Amino acid sequence: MQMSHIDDIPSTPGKFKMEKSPYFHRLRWHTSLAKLTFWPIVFLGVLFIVFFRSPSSSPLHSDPSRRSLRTYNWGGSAWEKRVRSSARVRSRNGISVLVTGAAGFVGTHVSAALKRRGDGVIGLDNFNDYYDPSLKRSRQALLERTGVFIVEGDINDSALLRKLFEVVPFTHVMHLAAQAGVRYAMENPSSYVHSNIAGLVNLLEVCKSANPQPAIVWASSSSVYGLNTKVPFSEKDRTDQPASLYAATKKAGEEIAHTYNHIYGLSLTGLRFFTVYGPWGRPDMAYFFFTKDILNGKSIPIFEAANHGTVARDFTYIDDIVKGCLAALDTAEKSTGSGGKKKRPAQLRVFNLGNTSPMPVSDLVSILERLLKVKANRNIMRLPRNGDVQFTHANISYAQRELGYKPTTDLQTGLKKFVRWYLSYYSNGKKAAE
Ligand SMILES: O=C(O)[C@H]1O[C@H](OP(=O)(O)OP(=O)(O)OC[C@H]2O[C@@H](n3ccc(=O)[nH]c3=O)[C@H](O)[C@@H]2O)[C@H](O)[C@@H](O)[C@@H]1O
Repeated sequence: MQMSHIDDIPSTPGKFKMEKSPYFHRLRWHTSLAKLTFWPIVFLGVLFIVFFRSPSSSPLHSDPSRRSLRTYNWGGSAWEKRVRSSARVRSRNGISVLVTGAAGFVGTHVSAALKRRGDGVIGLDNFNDYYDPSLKRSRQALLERTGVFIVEGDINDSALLRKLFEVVPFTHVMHLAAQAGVRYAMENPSSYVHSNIAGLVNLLEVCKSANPQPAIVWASSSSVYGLNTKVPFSEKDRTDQPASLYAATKKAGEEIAHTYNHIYGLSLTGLRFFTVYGPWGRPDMAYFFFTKDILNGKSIPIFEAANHGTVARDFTYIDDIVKGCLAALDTAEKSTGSGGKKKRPAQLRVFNLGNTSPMPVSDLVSILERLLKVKANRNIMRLPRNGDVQFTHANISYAQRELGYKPTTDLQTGLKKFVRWYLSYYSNGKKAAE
């Protein structure tokens, strides 16, 4: 079989075999080398222009493991002015908070709530395309109207983080930037390591060296309970059997938090969110794409466990989660280190933020059918082995005691608000749910 010239290139120089006289061979090698190097150089040039000159159009977006290659514009006096103004505390006893993942679902709601009560807020977000970035841009526009500036950048960028702490001595960090989604972890495992592990460590490194050190509240996940069968899930239960890489990275985050608390005196509070839903939500989540697919007459896959076992979630409404986040910030004690050294023990907490009322996924679909006035085309299928667990159920007594956390929104009420938002957001003519 004739081989193309590309196939002739030795994989390693040591494997290059001489067939004719050395002179003839060298000549051929030189001409083909010239040919072979020309196109790669052109290609690299084009790559450089596309990726580094116009990051917003970069196809690298679709490969989240390489998101760190994106460049973001930050810095300069106008930028610093915007950062300072957004971070200005406007109420007595207010706090100044760096919210990572501010263009995300929970991040947007928390940022808006903090700003409303007079706290200083700076958002940080890399606007990646894990899901429709235009939704993130709409959330950004919403926050801009309330006076919150979102800095575009990645939590893996230490220079940017250090700069932010140089401009604003943040009292608190609300760390919500993450690679979310349970099932996507099988498709793109490295994006979870990049954001949930490397990004977290990078952020904690900068926080531990900041002066003063901020108190940090961050998003863990109900998924850390994994294969735990003891219900309701209590913070004391075992969390060493994650069912997905996503859960494993969140669990790793909890252990990393322990280390930074132990060595550097960082005050750290992890919040285990239970399937948060509501207006401005995430399109990759079931309640969101079920709504879209029901409206489009598409069939929706509803998972069930073995022997027609019910799959259920402790769906928690966004406003309840926001209250829990703010209470966690308000009760966070100061970090105790300085100059990168711990002075005395610091606070380390983990709370469940759930609804304590698990609902079968099929009931969620029935509520959506009623609200949308459209019958769903149900495709009942066996829970795939891709990271999902059969049920979640939060014991929230610890959060109740320490944070005064008390969820008040049932699934019916919360979904009604979501559907109202969904219909108005996507019926504005220009947008279509992707
Ligand atoms: O609680 C959490 O910590 C997690 O909650 C959600 O994860 P999940 O509960 O899997 O949320 P969905 O993807 O919206 O799934 C909700 C339910 O619908 C079911 N489902 C999902 C997709 C589908 O096609 N069909 C289906 O029946 C799932 O099995 C699950 O029981 C979030 O996506 C995670 O980022 C978050 O960390």
